[in-house]
Amino acid sequence: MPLQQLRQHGQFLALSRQQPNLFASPIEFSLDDGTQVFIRSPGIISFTPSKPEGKDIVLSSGVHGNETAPIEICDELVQGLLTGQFSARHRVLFLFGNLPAMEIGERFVEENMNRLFSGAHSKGPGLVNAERVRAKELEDAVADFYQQGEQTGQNYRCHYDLHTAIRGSKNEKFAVYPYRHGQPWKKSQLQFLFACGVNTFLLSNGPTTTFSYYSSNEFGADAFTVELGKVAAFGENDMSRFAQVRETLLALISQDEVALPGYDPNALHVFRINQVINRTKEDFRLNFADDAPNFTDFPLDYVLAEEEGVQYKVQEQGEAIVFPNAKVAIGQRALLTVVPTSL
Ligand SMILES: O=C(O)CCC(=O)N[C@@H](CCC(=O)O)C(=O)O
Ligand SMILES: [Zn+2]
Repeated sequence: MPLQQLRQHGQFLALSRQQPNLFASPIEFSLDDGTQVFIRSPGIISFTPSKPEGKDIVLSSGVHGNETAPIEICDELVQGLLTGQFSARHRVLFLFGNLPAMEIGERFVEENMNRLFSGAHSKGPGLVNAERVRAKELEDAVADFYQQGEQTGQNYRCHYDLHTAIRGSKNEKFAVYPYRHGQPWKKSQLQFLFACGVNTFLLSNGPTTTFSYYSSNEFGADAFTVELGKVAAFGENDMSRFAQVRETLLALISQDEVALPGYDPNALHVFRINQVINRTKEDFRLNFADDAPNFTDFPLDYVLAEEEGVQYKVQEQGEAIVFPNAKVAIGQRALLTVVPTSL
């Protein structure tokens, strides 16, 4: 393995995509500043500073292969760390989720990976495809990373699972706050994400099989699915739109503490998830335009979607649509509805 080359150019993601066999066995080495680098497998790399401060940070991207802006942001951070452009002050784990889906520029190859966490990968037919195997591998990587942090007495944990939305959004950058089983929603986390340029938050109303819920529920991490804009091909993102998130993530990794803006409820849009509408029949259809942006609201009783024998209607004033997708596999979430709320 040309380690020297990896340290010189930092092209971990490119090598993971083009020559995954290079990382078929785990590799460990140290950087000039004493940081230990551990490459667990293609697309999975962690950095442990010689004297780590108190955060164990997980940044994942590419759980959906065509959501490229977050992949490019994380690729750049990994490059900067490997080449010594900047140093990590905290332990940080980067996960580039679905490498084969990146190659074909698709959300997934066989199955939506972000429905396979918290053990869902091994239920039903079991580990029968690459996405199921990878979801388990990502889970194991997170579990080991957090457990190793515990051994060194560190236990503040966060996980930002970075995505982009399929369609445009009235509020371009938003985050899904996984269900917290009655624990309070943390304003400090909204402040951190606001510093990243995210001003809209969806409070979940139940457990899910997403990656962020896994880290939140099983490891007590401050975890979010973060939507940073709209899907675009590699190289076609306007990276100026991501300056705030790049800077803030860099600060999270490389500074003891991130200077946060004050909590200003007037600057934030907080919604609670009201309905999770699954496609259960072949004829499931949505009753609004294909290009209706996320957060479009509809009048009371408006029929948002229907399928044989059932209509899904607006139940509350101001109820709006998020993540509509009539083409999901049967049994999967085809639409969320959200209602404005406050913390
Ligand atoms: O735009 C869309 O329809 C989907 C974008 C996306 O991948 N969103 C995540 C959200 C996960 C969550 O609810 O925490 C997903 O659908 O997996
Ligand atoms: Zn996604």
